[in-house]
Amino acid sequence: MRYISTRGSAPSLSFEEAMLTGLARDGGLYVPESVPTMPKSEIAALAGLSYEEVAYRVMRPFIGDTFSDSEFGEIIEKAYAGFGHDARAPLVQLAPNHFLLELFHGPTLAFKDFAMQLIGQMFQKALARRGERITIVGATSGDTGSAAIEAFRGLEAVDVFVMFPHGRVSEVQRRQMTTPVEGNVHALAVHGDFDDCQARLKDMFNDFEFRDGVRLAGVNSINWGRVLAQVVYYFSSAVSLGAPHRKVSFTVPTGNFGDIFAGYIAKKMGLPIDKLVIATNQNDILHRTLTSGAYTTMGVTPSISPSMDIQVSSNFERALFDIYDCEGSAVAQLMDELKSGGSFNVSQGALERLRGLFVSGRVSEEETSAMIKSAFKHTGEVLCPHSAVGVKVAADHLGVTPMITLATAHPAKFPAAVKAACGQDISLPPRMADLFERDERVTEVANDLGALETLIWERLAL
Ligand SMILES: Cc1ncc(COP(=O)(O)O)c(C=O)c1O
Ligand SMILES: N[C@@H](CCOP(=O)(O)O)C(=O)O
Repeated sequence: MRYISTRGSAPSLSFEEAMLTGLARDGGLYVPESVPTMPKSEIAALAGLSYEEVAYRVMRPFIGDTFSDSEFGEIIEKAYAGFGHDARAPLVQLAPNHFLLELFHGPTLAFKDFAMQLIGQMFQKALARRGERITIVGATSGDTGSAAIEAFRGLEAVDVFVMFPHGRVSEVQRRQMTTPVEGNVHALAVHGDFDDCQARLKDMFNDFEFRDGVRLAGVNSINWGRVLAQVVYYFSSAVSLGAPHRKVSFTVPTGNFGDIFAGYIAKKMGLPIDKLVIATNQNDILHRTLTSGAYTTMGVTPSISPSMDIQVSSNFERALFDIYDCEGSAVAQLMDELKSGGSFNVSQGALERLRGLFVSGRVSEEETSAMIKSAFKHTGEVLCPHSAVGVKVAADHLGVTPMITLATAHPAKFPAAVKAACGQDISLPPRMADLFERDERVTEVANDLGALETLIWERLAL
């Protein structure tokens, strides 16, 4: 299995190299050269298996010889051992044909743990074998950062820097990033929005002197390993509702497009998915693109679902690559237009293909709050604002096919929005109960590449 860049002019890499490399050197994202398919009989055989066994069977073909069978099995066992639910990703029924996939039982209470715990184990194994140390820099709108810190804190071979938008994450999210005591963890509050943080991260990857000097690695969904790990719960949930003998649909609260792209990969692998529904908050660039064909950035507006406050949706590039028949030069041109002018238009043919693969909906702030209130009233389920965006959009797409909406974070991460919407006080799990008493350690930084790189160099020199 080789991995190629969406921009077509970086060398192809093995799984291990792609995982440790992060962004391709031509600025693109790595994708598998071809997606392995799972025959119907193999999908049917997943029924009744543990989450870990499903994970092994779904991901094994993508890993090549990076890990032996037994190493990979051990990595998966360790990755999910700390989850607070035996099923790892349990399904809860909301309505006769509508199910919620609870992805928030990991150590930091968001779906990011599914991938981050796994790549944490994979990085450790690969780095120990190579005798290398790396510097991870991540950009976060709230959840990736804490999940990355949790997966890598205290490791000898890794320093982890997390850039988050100053004042634009919830207090619980911020404290999850600023209170770990380990010296290899560095929380950076950037004066900008998430798009700025992600843009500076990509700038760092494109500054080869810095990249090679600090041995930069990425754990955002830039990293293919992140997307791959998220493919698994599409299989586990669909099979528990009768796939491959019956189709299912998914609605995914979407920002950086990594999670729904994982669903798209599951479908390419052979999982019978009917609809893949993109649910956006008021930062609705993906919904607008599907509606008009114009991908036009308009600046991020803060919302009560802050983790989805994103306008430059990194993994959309991976979808474009497929839609443009894997022509890296076409994708590179669109991305150049985006960088220079803040927008690009997809061709009519590409738009039709996109619309054949995804449908979309947008939810306002008021609708998000109303959804939290009504879900609590009618089902007793307390939704986080991101999950509420998903449930609201899903409601427009219910039919005979079972719909699974991804619940991407625990409501306790967003207590103010949840309390305001449905009056409920949701407490943090006991292991985090003292989060508000812990000391915070954070550095404010300008949205400036030079300032960020200098800070990272200085910290590494200590
Ligand atoms: C809670 C939550 N929901 C949804 C999303 C959107 O997921 P993605 O960026 O993969 O589209 C994020 C951020 O990634 C998130 O943290
Ligand atoms: N919502 C994310 C944004 C980063 O997404 P990623 O999947 O690329 O890591 C967050 O919570 O940080």
